[in-house]
Amino acid sequence: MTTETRLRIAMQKSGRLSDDTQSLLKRCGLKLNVTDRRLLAHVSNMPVDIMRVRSSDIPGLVMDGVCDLGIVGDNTLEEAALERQLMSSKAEYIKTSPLNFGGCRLSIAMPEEFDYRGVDSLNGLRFATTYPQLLKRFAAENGINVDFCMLNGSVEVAPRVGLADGICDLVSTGSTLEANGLKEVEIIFRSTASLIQTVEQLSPEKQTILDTLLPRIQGVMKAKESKYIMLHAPKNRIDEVSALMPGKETPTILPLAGRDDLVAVHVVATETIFWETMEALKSLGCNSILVMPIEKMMG
Ligand SMILES: Nc1ncnc2c1ncn2[C@@H]1O[C@H](COP(=O)(O)OP(=O)(O)OP(=O)(O)O)[C@@H](O)[C@H]1O
Ligand SMILES: O=P(O)(O)OC[C@H]1O[C@H](OP(=O)(O)OP(=O)(O)O)[C@H](O)[C@@H]1O
Ligand SMILES: [Mg+2]
Repeated sequence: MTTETRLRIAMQKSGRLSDDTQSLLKRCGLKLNVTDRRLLAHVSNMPVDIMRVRSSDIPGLVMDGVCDLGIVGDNTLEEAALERQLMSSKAEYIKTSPLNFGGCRLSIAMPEEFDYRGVDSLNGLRFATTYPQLLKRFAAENGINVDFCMLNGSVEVAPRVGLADGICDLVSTGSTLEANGLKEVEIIFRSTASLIQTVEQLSPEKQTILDTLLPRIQGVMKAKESKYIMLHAPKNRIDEVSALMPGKETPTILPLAGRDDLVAVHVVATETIFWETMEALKSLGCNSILVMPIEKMMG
């Protein structure tokens, strides 16, 4: 088979998205042999090649049609699109599917002692950032002027060493900000990872592979969010028990040998099950409550 018939997917080589991306592809049934040095990994059981690169290179590779698909953070994608538009380079892509990992936000953060009184108090200040285009767009939308200096990592250190007044960087738990004496003052962009696709027409062979892959990706994501719940419930409280299940599908109700008062209830819940739900079920008289992960889901 020639390389033109193999679907080429770009993913981050190492970093915040690489483990989740690799595990998504593996759970979709792709057998990949990823070793640190192999930058173009062959999938042995499907006509797919995985190109392992820096995440900041992924948007360009897909926009230029070098890779058919890419898995990248929306933040990196939007920044690259804005920068390419500025340079009149190809900046188009298809957002094929949002993915349920890599959740973070791009925020402006200032030293804790900074007297923040709304966006206007950022006017004329200088920010260290990896995302100058997103920062400039935010400034323009809010009618303020900002200056910036580029840093590709350890951005949080910039205010302390006098490089900038504040920062514009990614936040998830907020612990890096806290450890560096910074406070988040504005969220300017919310991001997750996404599967993106080139705007160039795929060959029929590649389209067929994508048509197989996409429902699998959806199935893996749905399974990750869903749980299979089994419990014993008092027969006369089934309606209340059913109402408690988050994002429930129709429950299966089964008789229990030798028990007229109890039934077994099996249900797939498509949202997070909190301890509070379990406690509420127990207070309705349910017992033997099991919440189990689901490996795959389809249909
Ligand atoms: N703290 C975080 N929590 C969750 N997701 C994050 C976090 N930091 C970054 N991300 C997401 O993961 C992506 C990759 O981040 P990472 O720090 O691994 O690479 P990078 O240094 O931005 O890029 P490169 O691969 O080009 O060196 C980010 O673009 C963002 O979408
Ligand atoms: O809110 P938190 O959970 O603390 O996460 C935020 C940090 O994570 C990212 O950096 P990363 O750890 O990926 O390091 P890097 O600078 O090498 O990219 C981001 O640039 C922040 O520094
Ligand atoms: Mg990083």
